[in-house]
Amino acid sequence: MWFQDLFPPNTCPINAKTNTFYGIMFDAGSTGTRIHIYTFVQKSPEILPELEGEIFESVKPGLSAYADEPEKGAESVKRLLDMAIDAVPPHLWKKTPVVLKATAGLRLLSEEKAQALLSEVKEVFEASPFLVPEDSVSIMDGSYEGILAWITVNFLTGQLSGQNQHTVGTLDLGGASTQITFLPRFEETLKESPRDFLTSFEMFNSTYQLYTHSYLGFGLKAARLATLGALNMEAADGQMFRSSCLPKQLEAEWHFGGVKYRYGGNKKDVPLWLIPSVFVLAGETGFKPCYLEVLKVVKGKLHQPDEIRGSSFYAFSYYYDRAADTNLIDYEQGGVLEVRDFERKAKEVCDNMERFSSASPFLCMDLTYITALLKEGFGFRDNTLLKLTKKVNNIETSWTLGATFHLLQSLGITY
Ligand SMILES: O=c1ccn([C@@H]2O[C@H](COP(=O)(O)OP(=O)(O)O)[C@@H](O)[C@H]2O)c(=O)[nH]1
Ligand SMILES: [Ca+2]
Repeated sequence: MWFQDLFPPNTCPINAKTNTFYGIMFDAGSTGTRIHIYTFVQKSPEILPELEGEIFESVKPGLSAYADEPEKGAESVKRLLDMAIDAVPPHLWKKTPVVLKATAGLRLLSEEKAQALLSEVKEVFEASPFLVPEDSVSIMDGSYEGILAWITVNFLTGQLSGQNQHTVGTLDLGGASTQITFLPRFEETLKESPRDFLTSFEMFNSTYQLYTHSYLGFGLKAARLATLGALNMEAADGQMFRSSCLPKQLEAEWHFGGVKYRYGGNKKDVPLWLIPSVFVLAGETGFKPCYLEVLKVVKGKLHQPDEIRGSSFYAFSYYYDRAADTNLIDYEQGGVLEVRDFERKAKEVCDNMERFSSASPFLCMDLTYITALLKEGFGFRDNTLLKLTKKVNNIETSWTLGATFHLLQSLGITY
């Protein structure tokens, strides 16, 4: 469906006898690097190519963890690219494009370190047998991240074909940034939103005027640092950051974006100035004080479009992971939740931290942050429905599929 009228048949760069072609898209996220190898099939000359399947693999940590050793970062990409050598038939290698787009992890690095990583990756691509388009390795603009994930979800759920399009909004919660995207239905939203939150995007012969924004520093892991008062503190080594969202006796270390942080629970005998919120007392832990700490991170920091209060959204990435970790949804099937379900679970975990001590020590903070982000950040209602989805028809709900469509469109690759 999706290639309709986009490409003249004579631009087809692949062997006319075969009816399969491929696209390779890397997602260089802040917490990991992933390869998506998409297979498309043209079943007959009259109908349009279909997405047939996806091969997916991931490695941790993300590229930004190799900020000081870019060759090693590129090696992690090469190991994933070797999978594509096996997956794509040799006679199609030269016609199969490979692209890497980095997100918030690299956006937060210095220009110099980010460029060093990108150029090492580019060398790996150049040395491969695949088609390396211009600008094949880059940091993606945050607004594209939201738009392309919206394209993926709405394509996979069949909303971008036919006349009756009932598109759904998308919420992505990464490690370092978070995105919200939807197609406004109300004139008010178009009038009242900041200019740079509205973007026109062309796909499959339609133009969509979308509301989208990427909030850098509001991903789940960045929010942990912000809650601890440690965000953007490159020289944080050695300092201890405490929070009422952590188990009281906990003292540990954490590496993120190439920086080491020491963090711990809110013990009774720590000086008050070590606790990030003035409303939280020494020794206090649990949902209430934790919510106050987390609130400082989100309150008043995000734009709240009125229109979203009554609608439902698709949510994935860390929304999905934390809901699955706490049995709010099934890990394989996903599920539908209300915003208040995250709050209920946050209370349960934060007020019984000993019971959940075998899970991540950040579980209480993460669930509380998700609750605050949804309610106080975006302004969702308690009963707003969230459809938690990892895959649709066995394809990952990731911006990478939308990015691959966009890539194939720009290269004119079709039959
Ligand atoms: O193909 C993917 C890519 C990411 N994620 C989830 O996205 C979150 C991490 O976000 P990421 O590393 O992409 O951070 P970003 O750069 O987007 O801030 C984790 O929950 C991952 O499980 C996922 O489930 N599938
Ligand atoms: Ca991501």
